[in-house]
Amino acid sequence: MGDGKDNQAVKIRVENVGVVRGVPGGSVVIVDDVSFAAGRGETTTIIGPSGSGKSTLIRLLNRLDEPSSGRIYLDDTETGTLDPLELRRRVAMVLQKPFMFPGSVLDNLQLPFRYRNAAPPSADSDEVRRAVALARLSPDFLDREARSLSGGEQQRVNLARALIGRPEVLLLDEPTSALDRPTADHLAATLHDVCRSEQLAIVMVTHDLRLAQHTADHLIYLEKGRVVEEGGAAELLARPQTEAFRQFLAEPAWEKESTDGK
Ligand SMILES: Nc1ncnc2c1ncn2[C@@H]1O[C@H](COP(=O)(O)OP(=O)(O)OP(=O)(O)O)[C@@H](O)[C@H]1O
Repeated sequence: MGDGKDNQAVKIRVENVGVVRGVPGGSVVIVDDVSFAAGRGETTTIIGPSGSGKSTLIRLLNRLDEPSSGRIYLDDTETGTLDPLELRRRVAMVLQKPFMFPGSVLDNLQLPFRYRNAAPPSADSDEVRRAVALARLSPDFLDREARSLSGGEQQRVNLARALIGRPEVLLLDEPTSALDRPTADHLAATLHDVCRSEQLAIVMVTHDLRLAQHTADHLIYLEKGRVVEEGGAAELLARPQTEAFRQFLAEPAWEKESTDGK
């Protein structure tokens, strides 16, 4: 497959995926023949200009959107053949803005179990302790009203809620965009550790250069729905191969977002 990953290491494989959507007077290509593989224990980071199809692409991975063409495999199973709820347990997602349901942090962590009609774990269960520890959230938070927490704390509850079902893949769409710089850096360190310790395949969309620098193993640069550059993050960030990517990295907007909140 040309990306140097053996089959054992690959968790998600995207093959020649396209997304075409109808618009008044015709159709628009949003994702154009994209292929990549995301490995266990590594972070695949998707970057690119606004409107390049990043969110659409990541949403295909747990079927929040459906591709118009191509195939996506989780291990060797085509995701289209899996029950969407089961797929979303295995491929969990953390959104840009933390969404807290009314109630305590513990209530929020129990929700995924209630959705599946499974017995919710108690505050002192191994599941809750593990998820809270992985998200670096103090157990003292479990009784707190979730909506009263700060943005950074809520994002950690979001992460714990995604991790409590022991997903194999974690999708993150702009996870730091609502956070200040120190909080974003702290989350980046947490994600880096969780990815390694749990051998999770992380796929992330971000505008945050520092987050990409600190967490990305594998980088995909997208423009107009197409992969323009792909490879090891450190190498690509140090030595962009195309003028398009060089210019993107030099853009003031990218620089600005990477230093906001300092
Ligand atoms: N269902 C749809 N119908 C028509 N156009 C769509 C649809 N969904 C997305 N688009 C368009 O496709 C393009 C890509 O959208 P997408 O949100 O995936 O981009 P993005 O790279 O994540 O952008 P941003 O960085 O601004 O969040 C945009 O121009 C968007 O308006």
